[in-house]
Amino acid sequence: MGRSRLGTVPLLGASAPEDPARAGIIHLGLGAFHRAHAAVHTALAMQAEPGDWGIVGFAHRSRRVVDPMARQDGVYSVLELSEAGARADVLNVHRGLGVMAEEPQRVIAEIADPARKLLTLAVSEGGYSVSPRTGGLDVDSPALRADLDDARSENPAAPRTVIGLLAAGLTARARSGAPFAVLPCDNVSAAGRTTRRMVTEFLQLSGADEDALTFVREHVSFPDAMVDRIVPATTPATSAQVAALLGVQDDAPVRAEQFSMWVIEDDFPAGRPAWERGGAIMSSEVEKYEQVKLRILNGPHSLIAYLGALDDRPTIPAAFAEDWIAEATLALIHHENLPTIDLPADLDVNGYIEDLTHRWRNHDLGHRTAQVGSDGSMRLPQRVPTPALTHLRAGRLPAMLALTVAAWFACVVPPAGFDPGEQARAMTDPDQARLQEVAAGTTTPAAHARALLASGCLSTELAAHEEFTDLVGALLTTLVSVGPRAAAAEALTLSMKENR
Ligand SMILES: NC(=O)c1ccc[n+]([C@@H]2O[C@H](COP(=O)([O-])OP(=O)(O)OC[C@H]3O[C@@H](n4cnc5c(N)ncnc54)[C@H](O)[C@@H]3O)[C@@H](O)[C@H]2O)c1
Ligand SMILES: O=P(O)(O)OC[C@@H](O)[C@@H](O)[C@H](O)[C@H](O)CO
Repeated sequence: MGRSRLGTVPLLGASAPEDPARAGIIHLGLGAFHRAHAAVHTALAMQAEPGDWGIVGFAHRSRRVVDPMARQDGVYSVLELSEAGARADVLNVHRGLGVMAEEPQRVIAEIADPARKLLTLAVSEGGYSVSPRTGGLDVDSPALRADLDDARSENPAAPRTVIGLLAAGLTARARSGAPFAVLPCDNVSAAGRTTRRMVTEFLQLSGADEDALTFVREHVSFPDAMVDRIVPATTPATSAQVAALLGVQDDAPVRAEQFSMWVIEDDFPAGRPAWERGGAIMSSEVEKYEQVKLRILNGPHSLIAYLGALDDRPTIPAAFAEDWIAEATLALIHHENLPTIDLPADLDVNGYIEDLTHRWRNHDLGHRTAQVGSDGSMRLPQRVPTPALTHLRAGRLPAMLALTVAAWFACVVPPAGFDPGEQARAMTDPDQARLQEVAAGTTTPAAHARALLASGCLSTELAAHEEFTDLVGALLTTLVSVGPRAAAAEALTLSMKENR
């Protein structure tokens, strides 16, 4: 694969202008999701309306994606897997590649460059440095603290965190005063406003000068966005499928479902691609769409992954094919999450849920339960506490949300003596060792759950609700002593009673 093959393979949307100086977009977090989502909508937008919207993309630490992409001149294919079959198309929009950890000064220089008009982020929840304990900047994190110390020093060397890089880059850009937009594309609620808060807090704590703070306040926008496309990790089989369809060897393909949704708040002071002509929705109701996504898709997706893994199901479709898991998931959606959402006026929510049940049954995607269940300590704080607290404050017990938490604990921080099985053991979590330590020495699953919640891993306010903590403990007890199906039945009975 490479630019020389472009005439012989189907192109997705339009190519970006060749000249890297005309690349208006910087992207941080060059994972599979960005390459199958924002990059695709951008290519489609440029097909409808040409513009200087090439992308300079940076991976976080690894060269796993950057090296093969660079060998292919930034060109790669998107393998779309749907009920209609598989198709592959080629994308040619990346005009610069790098690794944040290797070249932080280059990231800062790119952000300072007035030719770049906006920056997109797909760095996972952990990339935002939000403290699960306080909701503010995560000053408990050693990497963040190191960045703050560095920024306060006489000769700052190089930030390591995304927030540190943004703060340094925007400080440098303040010198030209060229307006800019930072557009987060992660499953983080109110991601735009959250990013603004974290960057501003970082600047204040690091003693940044008033000019930088004023510039960020007045000339940098942080639009909110809701992003939705299931993009499982690329595997060697992805390259083989692309080779079979296109007759070309691609070492950096991505695979995705057909469905794709991007709802964006329209606030770009230096301009933007005509994304609304490339399949995106520009809306003033993004926050409501985010709630729909986080509570109808992501939260229930986590529940499918944890129950499925505990039942030894390797993939989401294999898990969702189990009636009892589908029933528990739909109960979480309809009884507990949907009633807490302020729905956007233009959304057909029943259609969205109906579509979703088909998307979760997409066997060709083979989204692994271990992938969806990983990093729960960063993901569940976005997915569980707000709806759970809404019910608890109204005197109702959210049993399916409690089940989600209990199943997460059983998979990732199981009580002593309980083996959650191969699929759950494959889940990874940056907070796993700390959580194991917190619960060490507890002698019952109920005490185990109580210790974990009391550590503030989800939200301190939620942990203070004893009726919730007790229910998580009871469900964890059933999970480890009888099994996930019995725990799901117990939660379902309670959820139906509470929501009658
Ligand atoms: N894959 C999906 O289906 C999907 C759908 C919607 C949203 N998303 C969002 O996109 C994110 C990335 O998903 P992906 O499929 O591309 O995963 P991926 O593993 O392919 O890529 C993750 C990217 O984030 C970077 N990253 C992770 N932690 C970071 C940190 N602390 N600081 C800086 N960079 C960090 C990684 O280096 C990598 O570039 C998800 O976490 C989610 O928020 C993914
Ligand atoms: O990627 P994560 O772990 O944040 O979430 C797992 C899935 O729920 C998520 O990737 C969805 O597939 C995606 O959010 C769909 O738009």
